[in-house]
Amino acid sequence: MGTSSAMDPCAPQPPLFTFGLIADVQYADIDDGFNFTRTRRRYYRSSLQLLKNALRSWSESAVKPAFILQLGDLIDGFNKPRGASQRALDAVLREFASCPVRVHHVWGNHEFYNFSRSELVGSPLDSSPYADSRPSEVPGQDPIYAYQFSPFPGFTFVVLDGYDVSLLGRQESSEQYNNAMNLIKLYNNNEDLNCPPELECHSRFTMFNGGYSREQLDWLESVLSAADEKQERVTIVSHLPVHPYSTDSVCLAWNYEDLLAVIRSHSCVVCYMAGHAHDAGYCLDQDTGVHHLTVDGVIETVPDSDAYGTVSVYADRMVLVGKGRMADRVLLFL
Ligand SMILES: Nc1ncnc2c1ncn2[C@@H]1O[C@H](COP(=O)(O)OP(=O)(O)O)[C@@H](O)[C@H]1O
Repeated sequence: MGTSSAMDPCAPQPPLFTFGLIADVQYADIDDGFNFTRTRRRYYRSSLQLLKNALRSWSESAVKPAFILQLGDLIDGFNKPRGASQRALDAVLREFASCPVRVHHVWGNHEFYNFSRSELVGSPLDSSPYADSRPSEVPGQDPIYAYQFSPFPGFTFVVLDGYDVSLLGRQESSEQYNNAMNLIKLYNNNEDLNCPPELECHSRFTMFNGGYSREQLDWLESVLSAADEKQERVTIVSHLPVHPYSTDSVCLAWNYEDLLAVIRSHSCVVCYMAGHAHDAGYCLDQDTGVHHLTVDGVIETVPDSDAYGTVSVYADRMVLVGKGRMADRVLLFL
């Protein structure tokens, strides 16, 4: 009598669920260019094709991903002065619409170069209607774009707003803008606030970064406390990296230490994922066993390659299978 694979304890187990991962598409219908220091090429037009490659692969996969995480900077700031923001957004959203998988959009600096925070709220880039819970709104203030969702029993994902404290997206007349300006000016004396301070330990205080308000951190505390109690596995995603060993110091969130302190005080967190840097980064936080992953950006990926990944989630690990320049990784729950 043969042994069916369902009864073979050594047969590979199917994942509990899978999800797609993509970052920094930064699409614009313009010729290739460079980053600010002209060290890296940016393929603005080709990025749409690389997005299509990712979406086609997820559409065609035998087991559809439960969702896609889009880690921010979906269209480039260069669209704005050309009056092309809506056209570029429509082009990328048409591609997402062709894929029958729910997308969770993170907001990055380029979202705010193209749209105000109030324009983003309720737009197709606002995926908070898929939230199980989110921070309570303060009347008269634009909301914090943060929420949690639970795609599978025992697993929670938290989308965080890295530009909650920022000069981007907030109205110049607002108290929040004023507070962000006071904070950045403590560290950045440059006339152009996009120019990083020379001191490496302050280099993140630029206008293209931002931070997390006390309200957002308190809400995260409450989400993580509940998850600790239920012994859930929590993955946090944001545009901005928060672990200094996972990225270049110029890409970190302004108050990354505050967020790291919250993460470190809860055993439920297994992974933190971000984009923004365009170069991949990874470190295992030694104190907590939390994996900090910074995801390669599509915009700086050569047109004949790819930059997306599919993560398979098991009871004891997540396995990232990368396409093109995105590396494979096994993220054990420690
Ligand atoms: N070293 C710098 N000095 C001055 N401005 C800068 C510097 N680096 C970036 N910028 C400006 O900051 C903005 C965001 O930079 P960009 O490289 O487009 O961000 P991202 O990495 O998110 O794509 C752009 O307007 C860019 O010109």
